[in-house]
Amino acid sequence: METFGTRLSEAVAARGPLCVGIDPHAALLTRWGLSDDVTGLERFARTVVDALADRVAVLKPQSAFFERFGSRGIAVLESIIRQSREAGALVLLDVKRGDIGSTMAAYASAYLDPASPLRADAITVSPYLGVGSLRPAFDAAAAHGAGVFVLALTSNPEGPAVQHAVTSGGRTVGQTVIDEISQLNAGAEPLGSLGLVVGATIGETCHDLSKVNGPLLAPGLGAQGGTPEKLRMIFGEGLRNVLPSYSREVLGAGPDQAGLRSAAARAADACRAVGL
Ligand SMILES: O=C(O)c1cc(=O)[nH]c(=O)n1[C@@H]1O[C@H](COP(=O)(O)O)[C@@H](O)[C@H]1O
Repeated sequence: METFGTRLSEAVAARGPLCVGIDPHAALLTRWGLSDDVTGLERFARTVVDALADRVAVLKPQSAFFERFGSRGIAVLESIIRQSREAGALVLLDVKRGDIGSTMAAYASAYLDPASPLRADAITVSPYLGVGSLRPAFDAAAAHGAGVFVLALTSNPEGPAVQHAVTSGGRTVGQTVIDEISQLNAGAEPLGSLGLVVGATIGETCHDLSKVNGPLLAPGLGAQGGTPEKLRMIFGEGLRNVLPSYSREVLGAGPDQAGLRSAAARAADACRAVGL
């Protein structure tokens, strides 16, 4: 079985590194002329998948916007995950889960086990119960050829108060997360299956991302003010493994499928221009 790191490397080689988020905000549904209900949600999500799943490496549905509509929203999420994967995109389900180990094991089987209806290629997780509490997700990912992206330095302004705090070992919380994931990815070829999330808005920090040997998801581009030009300063040598991630910047170009495709192509071009 191919690892997620291998599958991602192949997808990036074939399609480029762009990740597009599927975030059906109420405001976007309205802007697209859709109703703010499960019918609008489904139309929105299917339009994005129809437009982009055959061309971008990664689609990242944000679970919250589907959960908003209860079981029918989740059914739409299940269906668009399947459709995206069938069209060749890898699906990174943005759920930011994090819990004690035994509960984490249940989340891991919900999202990463091929037998689950919500099975994705990878998920986002939160390490604030301790990176070790995520072990069941790492084990499930290894068993099923899936990936796990751990929040390290997030794009929101509240993040640094926690992530830049210095631990008793003298490193920041963020660097501790980075180092623990780097250790777990050590030696993996062509790329480890454990990723980190590092916001494109964080500016210059003293964090070292050069040894991660795994994918680095960079959300915060576009709507939150992050620009491709800043990525080299943030990621340094890690730039080669960055997946630039856009949601509203691309989604705002819908509902026209050609508009969505051109917006994604423009985002990809802007990232290519800075060496991605
Ligand atoms: O894990 C994420 O994707 C994520 C991490 C982070 O630090 N910041 C961040 O914005 N995100 C997600 O990325 C998406 C950003 O959307 P836009 O600001 O519209 O591009 C949302 O779904 C966020 O939940």
